[in-house]
Amino acid sequence: MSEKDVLLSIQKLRKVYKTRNGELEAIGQVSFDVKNQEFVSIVGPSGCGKSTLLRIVAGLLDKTEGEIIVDKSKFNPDKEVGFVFQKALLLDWRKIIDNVLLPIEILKLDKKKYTNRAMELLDMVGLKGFENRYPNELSGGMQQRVSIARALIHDPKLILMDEPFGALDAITREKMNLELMRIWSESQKTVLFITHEIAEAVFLSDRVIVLSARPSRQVGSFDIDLPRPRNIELKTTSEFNKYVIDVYKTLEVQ
Ligand SMILES: Nc1ncnc2c1ncn2[C@@H]1O[C@H](COP(=O)(O)OP(=O)(O)OP(=O)(O)O)[C@@H](O)[C@H]1O
Repeated sequence: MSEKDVLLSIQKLRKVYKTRNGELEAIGQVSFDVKNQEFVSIVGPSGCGKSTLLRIVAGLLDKTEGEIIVDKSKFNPDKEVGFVFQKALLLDWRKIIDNVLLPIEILKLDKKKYTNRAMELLDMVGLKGFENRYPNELSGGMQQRVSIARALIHDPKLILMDEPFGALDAITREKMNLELMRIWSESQKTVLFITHEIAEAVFLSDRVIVLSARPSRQVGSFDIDLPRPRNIELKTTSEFNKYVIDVYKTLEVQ
C-alpha cells in the first residue's frame, strides 16, 4: 500500500444510543477518510460523540447506520487496531514487559517471538531498563508510554488514541506530544487522535477534523500544512496560531 492510499473510510456514520429515557442521537452523520500513515485529529465540543466514533472504529461498539471500511474492508479490529485510552489501564500485578505483551496473549500469538519486539518498543518510548518494573513504580507519563508500546506490539495498521494525554500535567503533556511525533514518524503508523486541546491537535496532525455539538456533523476539516519535524518553537509562529484560531472559529469560540 502506498503512503497516499486511503486506510480508513468512515461513510455516513450515525449512532443512536437507546437509553432508559429514550433515544439519544450521539453522531448525526459523519464521513471522512484517513490516508495511510496520516495523523488525523478529531476535535469537537464535549459530548459530541468523539469517543463513540473511536469505539465504533475499534469494533467495541455497534454503529446505527453507515460504513467503516479499513484497508478496503480486509479488516479485523482485534488484530489491526491499537487503542490508547485516556488512562493507561495497565495491570498492576504484571511487569511492564508483560503489560506490553498483553495483546499478544489475547490474540494467542507466540509470546516468545514478540519479546524482542516488546524490548525494542520500550526502548522507542524511552523506557529501556524498565521492563521488569511494575506499573506503580512509574509516573503517569511513563505509564502512558507503556500503553503506547502495548498498542504497537501486534503491529496494527491503525492506532486509535482517545485523549491519551488528558490526565497528564501540562509539562508532561508537551513532552509526550514531542515523543508521540517521534514515535509516529519512526513507526509509520496511521493515527486517529481525539483531543479537547485545539493547539495539541494542530501541533500533531496532518489534518484536523472538527465536529459540531451532538448530534455531531463534520463542520470543518483543516489540512495542517506546517513543516515536519515539528518542535516547540512552532507554537509561537503566526502560521501555527492561524490554524488554531481557524479551528476555534469553526467551533464558534470567538
Ligand atoms: N453507553 C452509552 N449509553 C447512552 N449514552 C451514551 C453512552 N455513551 C455515551 N453516551 C452519550 O453519547 C454522547 C456522546 O458521548 P461521547 O463520550 O462519545 O462524547 P465525547 O465527544 O467523547 O465527549 P467528551 O469530549 O466529553 O469526552 C454523550 O451525550 C453521552 O452522554
